[in-house]
Amino acid sequence: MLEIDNLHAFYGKSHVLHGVHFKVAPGEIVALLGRNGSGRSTTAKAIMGLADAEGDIRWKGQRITGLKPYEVAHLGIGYVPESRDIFPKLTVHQNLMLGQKRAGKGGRWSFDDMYAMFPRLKERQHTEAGVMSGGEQQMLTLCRTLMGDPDLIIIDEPTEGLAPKIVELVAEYLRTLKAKGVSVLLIEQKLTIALQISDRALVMGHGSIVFDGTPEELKANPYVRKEWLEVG
Ligand SMILES: Nc1ncnc2c1ncn2[C@@H]1O[C@H](COP(=O)(O)OP(=O)(O)OP(=O)(O)O)[C@@H](O)[C@H]1O
Repeated sequence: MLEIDNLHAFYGKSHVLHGVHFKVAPGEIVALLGRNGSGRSTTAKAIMGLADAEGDIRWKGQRITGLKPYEVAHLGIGYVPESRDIFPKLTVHQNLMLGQKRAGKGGRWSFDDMYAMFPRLKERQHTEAGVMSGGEQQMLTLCRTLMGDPDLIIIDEPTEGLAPKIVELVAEYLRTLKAKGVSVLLIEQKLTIALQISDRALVMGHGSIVFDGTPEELKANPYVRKEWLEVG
C-alpha cells in the first residue's frame, strides 16, 4: 500500500535521510521507533511533501515523491504532526467539520464515532478549541484528521506529554482504526505501548532503517534495543 524505497531527504545542504526503505500493508499498524534526531519526523514529512525528498515513495502503486501536502492528503494519507494542528478560534465540532471536508458525508467515520472514542470532546463540542488543554487539543487533532477518512494515518508522537489515562484512550483509538481497516504509521517514544499495539516495528538510526521486524523479534533483540533505543 505504502512502499518506500531509497528515500533521501534534505534540509538545505543537510542530508538527513539516507536510503530509507519500508512498507506499510493495508490495515497494518507499523511503529517507527528511534532516538531523537534519528529521522522519524523527517520520514513523515518527506512522505507528506513537507521536506525535500528524493527516491521512491509509492502509494497504492502511484509514485507520490515530491507531491504537495494537500495532494498527498487528497490521495488518502492523513498526517497528525507533533505540534497540535487545530483551528483555535473554532469550536471542537467546527474543527471536526473542517476535517470532514475531504471525505464529504460518505466517509467511514461519524461525529458520534469521534465522541465515543473521546467523550471529553463531546462534553466540549461547543467550546473554542484554543482554550482546551494540550491533551484535549491532541485528541481533537487525531479526530480532525480521521474525519478526512484517510486509508493511512501517520501520527507523530501522539502520547507525548499525555496523562496515562489519555495514553490508554489513544491506544484504544489506534486499535479502532485498525479494526476499520485504516493503516497506521506510528512515530512513538513509549516502547511498551508501541510494541503492544503494532504489528511491525521499524527502528531508525542516523537517517536509515536499522531494524524491521515483529514486536516479538524486537523484544528478543537486546542489541538493537540497547544500541538504537537506549533500553536494556
Ligand atoms: N528544520 C530542520 N532544519 C535542519 N535540520 C533539521 C530540521 N528538522 C530536523 N533536522 C535534523 O534532521 C535530523 C532528523 O530529525 P528528525 O526530527 O527527523 O528526527 P526524529 O527522529 O523525528 O527526532 P525528534 O523526535 O527529535 O523530532 C536531526 O539531525 C535534526 O537535527
